[in-house]
Amino acid sequence: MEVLHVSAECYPVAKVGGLGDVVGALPKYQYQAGCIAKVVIPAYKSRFFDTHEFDIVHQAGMWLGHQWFHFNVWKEKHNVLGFDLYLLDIPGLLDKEGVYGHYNDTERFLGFQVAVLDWVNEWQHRPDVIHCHDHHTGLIPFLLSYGYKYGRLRELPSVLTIHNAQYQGQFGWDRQYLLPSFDLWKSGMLDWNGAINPLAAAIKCAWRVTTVSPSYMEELFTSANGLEGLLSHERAKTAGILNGIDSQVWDPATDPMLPAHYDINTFAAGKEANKQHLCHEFGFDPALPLVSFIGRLVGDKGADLLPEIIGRSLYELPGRVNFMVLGSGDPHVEWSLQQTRQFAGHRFNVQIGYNEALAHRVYAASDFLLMPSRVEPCGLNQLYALRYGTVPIVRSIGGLKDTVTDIGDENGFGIRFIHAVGWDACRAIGRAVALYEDQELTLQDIRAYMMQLDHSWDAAARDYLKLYQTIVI
Ligand SMILES: Nc1ncnc2c1ncn2[C@@H]1O[C@H](COP(=O)(O)OP(=O)(O)O[C@H]2O[C@H](CO)[C@@H](O)[C@H](O)[C@H]2O)[C@@H](O)[C@H]1O
Repeated sequence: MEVLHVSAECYPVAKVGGLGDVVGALPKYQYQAGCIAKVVIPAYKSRFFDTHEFDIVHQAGMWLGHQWFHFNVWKEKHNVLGFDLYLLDIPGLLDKEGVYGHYNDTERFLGFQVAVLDWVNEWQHRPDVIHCHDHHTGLIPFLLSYGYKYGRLRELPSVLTIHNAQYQGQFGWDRQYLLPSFDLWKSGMLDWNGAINPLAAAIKCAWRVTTVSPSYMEELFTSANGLEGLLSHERAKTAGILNGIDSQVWDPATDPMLPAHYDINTFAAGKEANKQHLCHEFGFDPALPLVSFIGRLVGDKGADLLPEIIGRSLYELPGRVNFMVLGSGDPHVEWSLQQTRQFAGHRFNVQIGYNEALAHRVYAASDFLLMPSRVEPCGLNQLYALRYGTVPIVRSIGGLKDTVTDIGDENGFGIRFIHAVGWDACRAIGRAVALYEDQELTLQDIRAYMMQLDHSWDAAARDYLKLYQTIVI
């Protein structure tokens, strides 16, 4: 079995969020399960590209609308990531720093998809499956079926994984000229609500559609940012496969970013040492429970609720809890958090920005990890928290529901709340503080229990292989 993953992100080359983590780990586990897994992402300007050795394996040119672009495909020489990594370099289009947020993102990802298909079209053999991730690669299943120049690839099965259906990559029909010519009778396959919608097109054209947890799959049939009807219609080809984590990268016993290492037998002392270190750095009292949030500061993650949750908890639980936030996103949320910091003194600290090493240290040092998400397709943060002995406090939604059991239930190890509103999250934090203060022994038992849970990619890698087998001709 040979699969080609096409994605906008892949850790550690380019990561903005969870998509990068998944595409950096799943192929490695697929490789270990006996599948030839290849990954192609855009060659952004990155440290990884500059500091690793690559060979050019393909050079060609293509039209994107009226503009001609030259492109190169680079292959990483030493298989350092545990799978075959290809970077697609389009000088003048993709060779910029940063993954998203450029004025011409539509053209950039369109150019990427066309170049990937032009390249695959030239292979001596065909991969068995092409696996697309999110809307940035959503036009590929359509072009495989109806693009005139890809006739040779017509029978190539495609899989779409939806990591977040809120983002769909729509653009107007006035930019149809950017696409390579296709069977115009099939234009309807591209359309959703009068625009070209890459995510909708992929849901219509991919042979299988998956998302990253079973509960989120169910939620999508009733709430998918306008695509719920389409997903219900295509229900027969959908599946929810729960994400895993790369347990080699995320291992508190070996994590090079941590000041102190620990495992299931030494977590009490190990977590304490990490907490002392972080509390010293950010001015917290290490005797108090530390509740942290890590992530994109956007509405889907409930980040706009954080100032209220933190302010109210500090008022209701005076001198009994510390809060730490690491993230970036909506400027208004960033500003509100900075404001909250003004009056919260040394009980709250916020770091605006993206900092991978600090994120690892926060997972290890915190007692609790807060996720008040409005939408959470899977969520990786709670899985990292479990691995690092940090109790997740999560809203009962999507993948959070599938991975966190409340301490009130049998074998429970987390704290769940129902509503994405300040008071409900504060009540959950109250339960967390009570757990920390009154039942120190129980907290240690809970930590020991959750650290032994297996959330590695092994099971999901096998599930994806089974799914591929259903469509490989
Ligand atoms: N400021 C910061 N500094 C350092 N690290 C930061 C950071 N902000 C975020 N991160 C890291 O980025 C990752 C975020 O993972 P999520 O699962 O929350 O991703 P996201 O919502 O982007 O992805 C979508 O795709 C993933 C993968 O399928 C789904 O789990 C998820 O529900 C869905 O919304 C974690 O590794 C986290 O530590």
